[in-house]
Parts: sequence; structure tokens; C-alpha cells
Amino acid sequence: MRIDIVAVGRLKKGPESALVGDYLDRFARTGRGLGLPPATLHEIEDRRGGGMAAEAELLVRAIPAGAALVVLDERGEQPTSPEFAARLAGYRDAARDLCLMIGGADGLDPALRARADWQISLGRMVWPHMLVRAMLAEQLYRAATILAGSPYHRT
Ligand SMILES: C[S@@+](CC[C@H](N)C(=O)[O-])C[C@H]1O[C@@H](n2cnc3c(N)ncnc32)[C@H](O)[C@@H]1O
Repeated sequence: MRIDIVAVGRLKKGPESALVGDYLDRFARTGRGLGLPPATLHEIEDRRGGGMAAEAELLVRAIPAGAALVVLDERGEQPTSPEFAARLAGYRDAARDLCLMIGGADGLDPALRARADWQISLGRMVWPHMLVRAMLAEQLYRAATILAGSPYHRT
């Protein structure tokens, strides 16, 4: 199994990138004993400004063949953290690669959202995509702690 986070835009060094790095490190450490690989972040940028369709083309190319595509979108399902953890364990147990995708300022192309295996929302409000990276990284770490039975997730 591999886990990729494919995200639009380049995150400069700063508090958000430090937060993302910290949670991804924690996820890697906790996931190691659970058979979960570290998550790798891939940043996608359409330098030619070709619009949403051109951006979607670059995003599609970054999806590993056969991977389950989980897109982050405010209109998606709102799983609980234990539900998210159970899905993660399901992909691991099925030896299925997982590709988590975050859109840019204009969001993800509707065709891309339609082909996703799962659309998940972090709430109905729209968050800046750089913060969404940190929130997703935290949920991966939280999921690993849930699967490990550690006390980080208390409810
Ligand atoms: C600034 S938002 C784009 C909003 C855009 N208006 C749209 O229609 O999707 C950038 C990206 O952050 C992610 N995002 C923002 N808010 C979210 C939320 N509440 N739940 C899940 N993902 C979210 C999505 O991947 C989205 O494509």
C-alpha cells in the first residue's frame, strides 16, 4: 500500500507547512507499527494558467494506477474520525493504494470529483486549501492513533 496526498499549489515554508510536516511525521511514526506507510505529499501547479480542466489533467496524471481516489470537498460526506480510520484500515487490509486529493482556489473539477471513490468534507464551510492540508494530515495521524488504540482520540 502507498498513501499519496496530491494537492494544488506550492506551500512556502511557514507555520502551515510546519504543521503539515509535524502531523505527517507523527502519522509516519504511529503508522509504522500498523502496516501503514508514510503519506507522501505531491504539489501540483499549472504554471500555464490553463484553468480548471488543465489543472485536472495534471491532477489525474498524479493519481497512481489503481489507487482509491479520495477527494476533499466541502460538499462531500462527513465521516467521523473513527469512520475515516476504518476506511484507512480497509484500504490497508485490501492492499489498495490511496490517493487523497485537495483542490486549489477554484476547487476540483466536477469530473474529477465524480470519478472519486469517496468525497469527504471537513465541514460545510470552505477552508483555505493550505489549512485543509494540515487538517487532513492531522486526521491521518488521529486515524493511526485510533487504530493503535492510543488515548490521543478520546471520544
Ligand atoms: C478554497 S477551497 C475551493 C473552494 C471552491 N469554491 C470549490 O467550489 O470547491 C480549496 C480546496 O480545499 C478543500 N476544502 C476546502 N474546504 C473544505 C471542506 N470544508 N471540506 C473538505 N475539503 C475542503 C477542497 O479540496 C477544495 O478544492
